[in-house]
Amino acid sequence: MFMETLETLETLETTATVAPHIPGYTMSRPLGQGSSSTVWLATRDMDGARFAVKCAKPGAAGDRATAQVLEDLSREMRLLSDVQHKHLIRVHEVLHVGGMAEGTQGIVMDYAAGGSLANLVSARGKLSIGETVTILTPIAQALEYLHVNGTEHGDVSPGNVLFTAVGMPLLADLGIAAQVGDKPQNPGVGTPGFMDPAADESKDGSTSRESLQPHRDVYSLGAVGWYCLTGAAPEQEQDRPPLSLLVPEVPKALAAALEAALDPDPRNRPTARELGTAIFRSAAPEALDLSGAVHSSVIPELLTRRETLGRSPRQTILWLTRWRRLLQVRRRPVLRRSGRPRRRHDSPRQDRLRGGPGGSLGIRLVALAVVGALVGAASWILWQQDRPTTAMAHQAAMETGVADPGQEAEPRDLEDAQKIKDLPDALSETLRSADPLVAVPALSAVRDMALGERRLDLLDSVNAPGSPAEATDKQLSDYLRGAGTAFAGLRTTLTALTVEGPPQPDHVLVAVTAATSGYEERLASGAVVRTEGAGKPQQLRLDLVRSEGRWWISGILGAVSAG
Ligand SMILES: Nc1ncnc2c1ncn2[C@@H]1O[C@H](COP(=O)(O)OP(=O)(O)OP(=O)(O)O)[C@@H](O)[C@H]1O
Repeated sequence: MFMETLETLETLETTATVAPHIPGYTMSRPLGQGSSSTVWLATRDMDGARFAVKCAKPGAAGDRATAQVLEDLSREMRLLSDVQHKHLIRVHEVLHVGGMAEGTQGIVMDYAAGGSLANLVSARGKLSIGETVTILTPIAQALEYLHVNGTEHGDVSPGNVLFTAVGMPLLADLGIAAQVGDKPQNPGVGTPGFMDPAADESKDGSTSRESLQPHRDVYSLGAVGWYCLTGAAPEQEQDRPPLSLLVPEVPKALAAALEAALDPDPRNRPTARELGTAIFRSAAPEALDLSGAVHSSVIPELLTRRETLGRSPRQTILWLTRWRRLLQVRRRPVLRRSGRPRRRHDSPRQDRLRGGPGGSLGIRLVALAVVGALVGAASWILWQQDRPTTAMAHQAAMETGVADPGQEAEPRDLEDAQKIKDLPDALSETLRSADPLVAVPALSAVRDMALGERRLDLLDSVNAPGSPAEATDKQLSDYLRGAGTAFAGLRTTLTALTVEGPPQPDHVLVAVTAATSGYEERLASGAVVRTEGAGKPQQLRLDLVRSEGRWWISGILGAVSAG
């Protein structure tokens, strides 16, 4: 359930109850409230790390007794401790909370700085098709994970879809989730507009495995998708116009997937996995623009924003300048759809993921001009990209079957294996290291080689396919191809490599200090067209995904202090 809107988000601070006291933490501001709890931003005194602390709202539980609210909280804690998925909010501890009702507990969990989907839509209205794909795909994956592990979420709704500062979606609030063998939880509790209308009919009170109804979550996710695209929850089937009437630009496959999820007959609905797959394949994911939808104090740490396509060059420059100032890192504009030649193994679906097989000539010229203008900057800075949020969707493509592994994995695998084999032995070995701190310098060295020797196809062995890093390097390689030049002598030195946050088996953030050497931009004849001095060291974070038995770069983010 969600109660706060963007307007109320900023005013929550003045209206929320007195901040709770938790030894070892300093409470900052309320982040949001549900029917039964208030969630506070808290800073851990020991190390300055920030968390969200969910505290029961005594006396404000409506028709649910406070005891029930507390039971839900401890239940949520137990459930969250049992599950681990990169798109599920992680819980750290449960603590006694003072300053409120006696005996109240607080769940200390990951802080989602990007706020909730409810806030986002309330601030911006309906979202784009690509943003919707970016949000729904990982949430479908989280649901699939829960369902496979015998858990039903029970309240998939806009208030429970949260975002990290880089716009990665996280599913929150397992307060009313049900597990195999549980008695049905809080019948009738959920978020109006997002609850499966068929649920009441199918409740039989049994406590067997059959009492789990994952199709209810599927309905809710379909409703959340509808909400993203239209700005409102779907009506009941008989009162609902087809999605394509409300959103004429919606791809047929996306409309069909969401409408199937909303089918009144649960037996006709896809599973969470099928729904995620269909959504992911329906359109290219796009970064979320969270900038207008978060508390003002959070804006400087956001790493998501709208793409530059569609803005005039002047608007783009002004806008980029503003963002550079905010982020205090040097960035380059991302111009999508820049006419990348097809890879041999590219499928039409990959074309769709990349936004189509080619952009207009105008866009390509602008892209080239911008790259040309920026090419004097150190290449690691050029590598920084602006759309980190799609990393998880690309990762989904490679890892979880949301993509079509049967169609893509094998040819890519073979081609990559061949390219790696052609590298010096030591390099190809370290490239395959399971340790991301070993693999990163190798990836960087291969990239230097690609740019320095104009072996541009090597970039395919560095960047995850379809990732923001690939899109950005593609502009650089297009420039080098067009100019017929290479960055001779380019060397990137990486120091202070550390893994940031808890590493996942298939996803990790590596913080590095990167400095580029001076280099000469040379034509194939050896003629030097430009000389570039050494770059200043830059603090970066590399977003890595693991696939095909090794690490790939999905995105380069500016350094942002975590926690
Ligand atoms: N980890 C978090 N980081 C940032 N904000 C959060 C976090 N968890 C919750 N919030 C904010 O607090 C709001 C309420 O949280 P939540 O839905 O978990 O409360 P609730 O009392 O369980 O709600 P209800 O019982 O009505 O479903 C969310 O919509 C969101 O805006």
